[in-house]
Amino acid sequence: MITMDNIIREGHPTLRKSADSVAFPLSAEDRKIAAEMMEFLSNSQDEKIAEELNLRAGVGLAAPQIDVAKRIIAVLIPGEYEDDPPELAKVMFNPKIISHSIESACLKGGEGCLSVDREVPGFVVRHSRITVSYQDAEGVTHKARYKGYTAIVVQHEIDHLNGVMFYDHINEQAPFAVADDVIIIE
Ligand SMILES: O=CN(O)C[C@@H](CC1CCCC1)C(=O)N1NCCC[C@H]1C(=O)Nc1ccccn1
Ligand code: NI
Repeated sequence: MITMDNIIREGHPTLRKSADSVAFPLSAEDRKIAAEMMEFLSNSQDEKIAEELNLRAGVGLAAPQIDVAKRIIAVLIPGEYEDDPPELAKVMFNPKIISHSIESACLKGGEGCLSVDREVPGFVVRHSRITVSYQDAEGVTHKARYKGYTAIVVQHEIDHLNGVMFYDHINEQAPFAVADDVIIIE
């Protein structure tokens, strides 16, 4: 099972590597890694388990964050209300942004990262809508479109596969300066 001890922190070289594509059919190990990544997100969002295991709640995780330089991401975005089904619960292998909006967006509160043990204030400007191609655990290729908060999360995770950290996108001179056409997501 993945706990915070398995999550590497900034300064660890794997966070700056470009991760390798995953081969299909999946090895038993890669299948296990994917399942454990999703289990971590689910545990981290369960108050009792998170408290028990001292987990920081997360909505996404990329394999490089557990020192596995492979192109695997897990996303678990809760629904709007407590008992709603998740907005998105998915493991993507070899995800790739194949098209995106011209329009940009950022989270009003900026971003954080489970691999970054500090606050880094500033707007992280990303595409407001993306089309992602990815393979599922059976190797079947899918295309999916995301917008809003979900699009931001998926972009944050795919960045990790390319060795990019959220603060690489922050304008150091003016962290909260954004063009007037950038959508600010509450
Ligand atoms: O690469 C992946 N990561 O680094 C985990 C990150 C991913 C998100 C950060 C911004 C977009 C994607 C993550 O989830 N967080 N960042 C640090 C602490 C907070 C936590 C978070 O936003 N938690 C959360 C939010 C809503 C509901 C439940 N939990
Ligand atoms: Ni992160």
